[in-house]
Amino acid sequence: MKFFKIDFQLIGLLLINLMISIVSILFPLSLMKITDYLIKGNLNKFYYFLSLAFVSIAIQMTLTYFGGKINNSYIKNRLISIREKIYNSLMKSDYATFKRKKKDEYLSLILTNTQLLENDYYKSLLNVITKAILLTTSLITLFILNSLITVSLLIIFGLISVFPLLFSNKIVKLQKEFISSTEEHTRSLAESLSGFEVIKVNRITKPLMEKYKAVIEEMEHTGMKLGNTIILANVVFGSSTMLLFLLIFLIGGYSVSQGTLTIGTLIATTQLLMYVIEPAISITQEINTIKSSKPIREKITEIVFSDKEEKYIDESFFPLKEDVCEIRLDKVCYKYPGENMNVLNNFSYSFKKGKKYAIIGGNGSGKSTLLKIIANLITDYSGNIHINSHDMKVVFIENIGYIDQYNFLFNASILDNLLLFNENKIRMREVEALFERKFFAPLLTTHNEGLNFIVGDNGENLSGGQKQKICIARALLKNPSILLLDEPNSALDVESSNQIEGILGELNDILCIMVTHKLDESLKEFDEILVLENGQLINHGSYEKVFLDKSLLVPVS
Ligand SMILES: Nc1ncnc2c1ncn2[C@@H]1O[C@H](COP(=O)(O)OP(=O)(O)OP(=O)(O)O)[C@@H](O)[C@H]1O
Repeated sequence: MKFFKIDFQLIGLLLINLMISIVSILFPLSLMKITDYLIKGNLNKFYYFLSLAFVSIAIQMTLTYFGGKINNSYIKNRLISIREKIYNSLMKSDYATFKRKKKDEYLSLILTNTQLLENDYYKSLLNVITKAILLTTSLITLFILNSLITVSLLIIFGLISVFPLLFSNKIVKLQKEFISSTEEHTRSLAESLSGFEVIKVNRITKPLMEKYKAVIEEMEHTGMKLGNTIILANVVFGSSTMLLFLLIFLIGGYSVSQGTLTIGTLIATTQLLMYVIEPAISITQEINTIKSSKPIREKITEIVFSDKEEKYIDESFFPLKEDVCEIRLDKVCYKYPGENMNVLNNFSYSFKKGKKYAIIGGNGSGKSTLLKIIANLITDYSGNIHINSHDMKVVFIENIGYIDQYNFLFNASILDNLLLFNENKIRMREVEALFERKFFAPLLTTHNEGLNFIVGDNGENLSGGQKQKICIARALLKNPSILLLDEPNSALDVESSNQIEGILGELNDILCIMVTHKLDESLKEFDEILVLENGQLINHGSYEKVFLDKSLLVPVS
């Protein structure tokens, strides 16, 4: 990941800073001439150099203004690019990679750490460049004016610049601690917001407030420790540089007393010394700050770079254009990263077009994992899966309908949630047709705005069943050739729940797989029932075959 990019803006910035430095140096040189001509009584030259001093101030101010604008624009562009890259790497990562990463890390990186990057890296780095140009041009001028002072300055300065190095390791270590405390802060805040209902109902506001206080205290305390160490490093270096200034001034004063230096030259030398010492202090301070941002840059590089080696579902797979006739799983095994136990164990089965399958089994038996594998969300399984004759490691099904257990909705209108922000006349007619059905119709009358009703953050303005119905409608509107449903009736009322099988029954010619806990006669609507236990297919067949033992069934209410 390139944080620093050499582009036209940066080159423009370098040129402007070079001009600012040259114009800045004109000022002490004018002072030198003003003083010397005033002492000599040459008023013509005195006024000439006085005007030059004024002009140099005016040009310097103008250039500084435009330089500042380019500076801000460069930082803005870099931050846009970095935030975009982090977001893209998050969005492009496949499901397994996404699950391995911590969401809080991403949130913290995009929200907090890029802000730190702006202040501690970009602003500091550009400041170093600006100051380095001023320092170099001033040193050259100083050398021309007085080589003895310049050489003494360089030697002593070289010696005292060792001080800041003593602090750099500690600063980097503290910055790492600070980053992890900001991540913990983001995590804690996000958890409190999503668990608000649980917190309220269980009356755990007080312990959570105490926990949150501890988290922010830790974060602020680490931040303060970091700030204090940077200040200490700066004070040690700053004070030693001021002593250096005093020493050089004494050498200059001695030279004036010996008649080897004019007062004007001493004034110009003093001013130029300020142009050398102030940037030198700034550069050292900024270098410490830049070093403190290293852990953030490493973290961003790790995320953005390491993801490049991961499979991106959009880029490594090609879309299957033909209809799905068969999905064949052969000895498929899967265990979640970091886990020892297989969640799926040698699962072999062939799902066929035009048939409806129900998957049943106890909690944790691997039903949802199986659907995620078929949906190509989980790709790091072992064994083989073929869609028609294609290996599923290289193709993905474009027109797939997948309803997971979480019924996620975007904070947008019902319509946008249904059509996934792709509204057009044909699709509108499909929506209208679908919403004439008894199952979906009540969704339109519940709120005055109908399809334009904004559902809120993850559909919080809707009931659980309404959210589930929108997710079912969204999947159906894709006209899928394969439909995967993970407990689509878990939030539905009895009447709606009993309508699901009817809706699926009308979907001819597609492959439909539904995970369900509804063990009643509605299962008769399915061609095949698969029974999972500890990730293994222990039974499959028609309703009559699987439920030979009728005691397994729950009576239809
Ligand atoms: N991201 C994950 N990391 C580690 N283990 C996981 C993960 N997701 C699920 N599991 C584990 O995998 C096993 C199977 O989970 P899965 O969700 O597939 O079961 P299920 O049959 O759908 O259960 P349920 O009927 O309760 O929804 C469980 O033991 C679960 O704890």
